[in-house]
This record gives sequence, C-alpha cells and structure tokens, in this order.
Amino acid sequence: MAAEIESMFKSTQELAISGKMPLEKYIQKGSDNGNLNASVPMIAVPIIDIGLLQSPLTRTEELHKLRSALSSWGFLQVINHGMTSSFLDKMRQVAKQFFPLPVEEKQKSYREAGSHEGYGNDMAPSEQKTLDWTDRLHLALSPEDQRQLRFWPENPPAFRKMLDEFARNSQQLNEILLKEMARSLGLDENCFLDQYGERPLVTGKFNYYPPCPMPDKILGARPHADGSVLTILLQDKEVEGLQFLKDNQWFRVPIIPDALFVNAGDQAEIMSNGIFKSGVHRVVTNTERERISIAIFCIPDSEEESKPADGLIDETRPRLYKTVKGPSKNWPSTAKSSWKSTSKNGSDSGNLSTSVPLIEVPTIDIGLLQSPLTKTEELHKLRSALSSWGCFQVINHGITNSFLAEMRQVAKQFFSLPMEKKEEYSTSSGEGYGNDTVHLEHRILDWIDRLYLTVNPEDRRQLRFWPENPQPFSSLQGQGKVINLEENCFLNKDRAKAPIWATFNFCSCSQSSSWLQPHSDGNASTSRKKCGRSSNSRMMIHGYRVPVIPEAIPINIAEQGPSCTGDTFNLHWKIVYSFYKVVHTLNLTITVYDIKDNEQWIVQESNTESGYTLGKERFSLAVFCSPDPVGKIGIDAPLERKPSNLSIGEVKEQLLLLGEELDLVDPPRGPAASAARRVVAAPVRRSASSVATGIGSIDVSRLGTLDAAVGIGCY
Ligand SMILES: O=C(O)CCC(=O)C(=O)O
Ligand SMILES: [Fe+2]
Repeated sequence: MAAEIESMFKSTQELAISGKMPLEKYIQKGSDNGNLNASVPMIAVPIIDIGLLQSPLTRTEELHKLRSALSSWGFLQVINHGMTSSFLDKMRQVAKQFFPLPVEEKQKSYREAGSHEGYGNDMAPSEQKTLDWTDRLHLALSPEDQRQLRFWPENPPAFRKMLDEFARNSQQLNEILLKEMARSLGLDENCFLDQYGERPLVTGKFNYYPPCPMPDKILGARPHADGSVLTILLQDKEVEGLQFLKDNQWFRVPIIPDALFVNAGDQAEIMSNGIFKSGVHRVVTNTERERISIAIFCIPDSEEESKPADGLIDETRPRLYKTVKGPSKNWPSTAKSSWKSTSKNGSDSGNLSTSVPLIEVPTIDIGLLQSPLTKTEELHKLRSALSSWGCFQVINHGITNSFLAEMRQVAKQFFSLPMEKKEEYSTSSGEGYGNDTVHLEHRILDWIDRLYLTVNPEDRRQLRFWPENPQPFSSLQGQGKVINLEENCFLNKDRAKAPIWATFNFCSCSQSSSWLQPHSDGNASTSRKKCGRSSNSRMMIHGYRVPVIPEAIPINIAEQGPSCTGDTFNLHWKIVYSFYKVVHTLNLTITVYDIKDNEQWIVQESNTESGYTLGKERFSLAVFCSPDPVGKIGIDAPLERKPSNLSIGEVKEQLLLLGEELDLVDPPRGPAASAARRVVAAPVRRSASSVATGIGSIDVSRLGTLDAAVGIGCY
C-alpha cells in the first residue's frame, strides 16, 4: 500500500526530470517490442464530415462511410464538428499549461488512494504491473452533480471554463454520432441513445506523456480498448503517438489538427452486436518531445442495460454479447485493460515480429447477402472487404462439405498415382499434366505440378487428358460435373461458350521454397492493352498469410474493365474458390506489379520470405472461367433460391449480381458503349479509371496467391 501511495505521488514527469527513474517499472515485459515506433505504417483514418451527415443530399453516402469506418477500423476522424480551430487550440493550451505547474499547485488535484479521479501517474494496483509513461488528470464531467470540483484545477485560470465547454460540445457530438451510428445500421436513431441513458457518465482525461529515455521499451499507454461507447480525443497538434492494432499489425494514427479522433469503445461493440469494433490501441513515447492528449469518455448510464440492439439479431446473426449493467460500466482505465487487450492480440508483435502476419480475411455469408433484412449490411461488408483487402471468405455457399471432401480426395488420389500413370496425361501444349510451364529461359520454376484441363466449352474438352483414374474423377467428366459446373451457371444464355479451365495443383516441398511465384491469372494484360491503359499500380498487400476456415471459400476479385474489343463488353472479374488440404502453413506472397503498355509485367516488390512448411503436401484445384469472348453480359434479376441449393455457378452468378450492386461493373466505352449499355440491365456507373482509383484495391489481379488453391476465376 505504501508503495502504491509513493508511486502515486511521484509523477512520471517528476521522475523523468529528476533522472532518478526506476525504469524497470516501466519497461514492457515479455514482449518482443523491438522499436515500438519504427516502421509502423500510418493509417489513412476515415474522415467523417458532420455537415455531410446532416445534409439530405450527402447523408446516405456519409452514413455508409461512418458504418464502414466503425466496422472495419473502429475509429474515425470527425471534421466539421462545430468546434473551431481556435477553440481546440485554447483547449490544448490549458492542458499544456497545467502539467508544468509547480508540484504544490498540482497537488491540489492529486488523486486520492483508491479513486480514479484526480491527478496522478499510472495507477499501480499490483507490484508487478508495468507502468505507463504518463501522468493523467482524470475528471468526472457528467452528470454535472457528480463533478468533484476540488479536483478541477483553478490554474490556469481558463481551465474550468474551457473544460466545461469542451465537455458540452463533446457530448453533443457523441449524441449526434450515436444517432447516426444507429441510422447507419438501419435502426431507429434513438436505439443507441436510449441505452446511453439519461445520466451517462462522461469523464475527461488529460494525458501527459513526458519525453522518455527508452521509447523502444516503454509505452505511454499499453495496449487497451476503451470501455466507453465512444471516446472523443483531441490529439496533440504536433506530436504523434497513438497507434491502433488491426489484423495483428500496429498502425500510426495521423494528426489532423482540427479533427477530433473518435473511437468506438466496448459498449458500442456490444450495442451493435459486434458490427462496430472497439479497437485495441496504445500510445508510444519519444525521447524528444512531450505529448498531450485530451480524451472524453462517454459511458452509458450504469442504470441502463447495454445489450445488442434487437434489430441486429436474427437467426443468421446470433446475439454475440451478454447484457451489461452496473459496475462494468465504470471509469475507463487503461489499467483495466479490457477483454480485447494485449494477450488476445499477441502483445506487441504485429509488424515488430518477423513472422508473416495473418490477414483477418472478412467472412461473407451468402445467406445474409440474400436476405432482404441483412443484405445491405452484408453488402457493405463485402464492399469494405474488397476495398481494404481485395479478398474475403465465403460461407454458406451451398457447396456441401462432403462434396468438397470428395473433390479433395479425387485430386489427392490423382497425384498419388505412379508417375507412369500420370505421365499418360502429360503434355507439351499446356493442357494436361506437367510441372510449371516454362515460358522464358530464365524463368524460375514454381514448386508445383499441375493438371490443367479445358472444361468448357464442352466440345473443346480434350478427354485424353482427363484422368480415368481415380474412378470418381473420370465420372466427373462426361457430365461436366467438375464442381457442379454443368448446372447452368456459367453456361446459361449467351455465356454457353464461356471458356472454363481447371487446374489441379500439387506441391510437396522437401525444402523451404517459394511454391508459387507471384503471378496474375490469365489474359488480363491483353485486355488492358487493348484498352490502351498505361501504367497502373496494383495491390499493395504483401507478406500476409491467409487463414483457413475449412469450409469457407476464399475469393479474390481481380480484373475489371472493358476489353474494348469491337462490340464486346466483358466483365473481368476473377472469383477464386480455394480449398486447402494443409492449413495455416502457407506463407503467401502478394506482390505489387505495374502493367506497362507493352504488356510487360514488372514486379515492384515481393516477399522473398514466402515458403512452405517442410515435408507437407498441398494440393489445390483452380477453375478459371471466362465469359464468352463474343458474348455480352446481361445481368438478370437476383436469384430467388435458398443458399443451400446454390451450385458453385450460382454462387458466382450471385457475386456477379452483387458486383453490379456494388458498382463493380465497368461501363463500356467507345463506339460500343451505347449498344453495350443496353445489355447491361443495371445502370452503368463509373469510368474505368475511376474504378481503378475509387476502389483500386479491389483490383487484386496481382493477388497471385489465393488462386493457387482450388479456384474458379472469371475474366
Ligand atoms: O493519448 C492518446 O492519444 C490516447 C489516450 C488513450 O487511449 C486513453 O486515454 O484511453
Ligand atoms: Fe484509450
């Protein structure tokens, strides 16, 4: 106890100045911190404009942005919030003036033992606890009758008035945002506000981070998530420090001087039934400069229950959180480190570790996409998945596990055949069994064997390459039953002649090796060239592993853009369905490519670390489909079928339709435009170049990794 009081009354600031620092109390233990600050990439935090949210003309779009920001990142920067730049500067000013005051002055606001309120350093509930490199002044702001003015500094003189005004403004902003958040989920606008209650607890925390002698080992605030519904943060105007964790990687939050940084807290995650994310964040220190931030925590009334909104629960999206009431809705404290903090998130590893991080590939449920109730939300998820990662995993896709198991089995059996047997299907033409095709002398071979077959048009099948062994394999052929392809999916109407190829891939590495080089699929470059497009920067994700959800099908979307061949309007959209026999062992390499006019593919960056777990086999099947080269794509009305009855082709059809809804369809251009427009049922929206920039990261044509598994591609 004595130690606790002692540490409480010695501010980090004093200790920092005296240089008599028991640094070991602050050094992060058991974590491979490396340099906490170096090489942490910056996030482009979504910016929400309150004016746009409130204007009927722009509201819908801004609401989508709000929803997408809170569901993918859990935070945003708010502009046009009504607080002027000079007001925010004054607010920072009073905070900056408080911390350098003489100890005797600050003593008046000292935190009392056992209390959250007042001025002090990081609280140390146990001897073992690592301290944050910070001092804080934490005050109750609302309900107003709960304010304890004895903790409120009278110096600097403007402090109380400024804080009072900042608190009121922040609460107004919180209410606006809670309403808009509810609206963005299709709920009544008061849905979250009602849970927030009449007497919410609002606290203000002034965080002061002195310059730190060991910024590579000491954190200003350790990883935590806020217990609030929303936290409104006025960042230091000049010194960065805040970082957020996403997909096991830390990202720096940029400073936008007049914006307020808002993050969803645990209560928002609960109320939204997990749609909004309460993000894990931390604050790093630096040797040179002090940093100050002011956080307003908006915490629902402890008399009200917090629970997932009824409108967000149904049989397809079960309730994810229990009802919370009372003490759990308490003063936010980094010391409390909520259920999402460090341990769950692998401490400070992320990009500090040398291992390849796992992407949290978003999961899209075809059932949810088809139900009118959940469709909009799932569409947004899809859009957000594609625009941030360019890929997702599909569940509820209608392909039975037993069918998938059979496919795996058949492929496995084929590759286990004696070499003489397999060689009966070998070829020099590209079709049939063989290893990596060598196009150029100097090309390095992929560590892979393939069986490559034309599946469609049926009259182009070269059955001599279709194995008769194993038995189930041959039975697939006549009917064209390679994963249900015959079921009018790709073959309906004028797409009957759409070329489809299937590739069975096999890989067994005896040494660490890149099993498949970064690549793109098929003839995309040709169509680009015809379009006369010049250089185009591509996918920028690299060095991530894609996790395996056994029954889910990873999909990535690639080429879009009209091929501009005469009257033809082609939708270039690659869909990849993947199955993995060996899970989690594959390091993927995703590469940035440039496409030049002369069709050369230039690798800008690649992850040489790509490898394969020793001694394991991996096989996959890819099926590449292309629309009929002379056909036109018309989009039908959405299918009214239950997801469980969908064939793979129907899933593809659905995704194409969704592409329409998501604006993924390129407009035809040139003389063919008007004719082509007539065959595209849904309105045409964007120019090719705006597709490339507006949803640029959807174009993952260079995401040459997912499709090394079983896949269906569509160009
Ligand atoms: O100082 C900051 O930027 C963030 C502070 C924070 O996360 C908190 O007080 O909960
Ligand atoms: Fe926080």
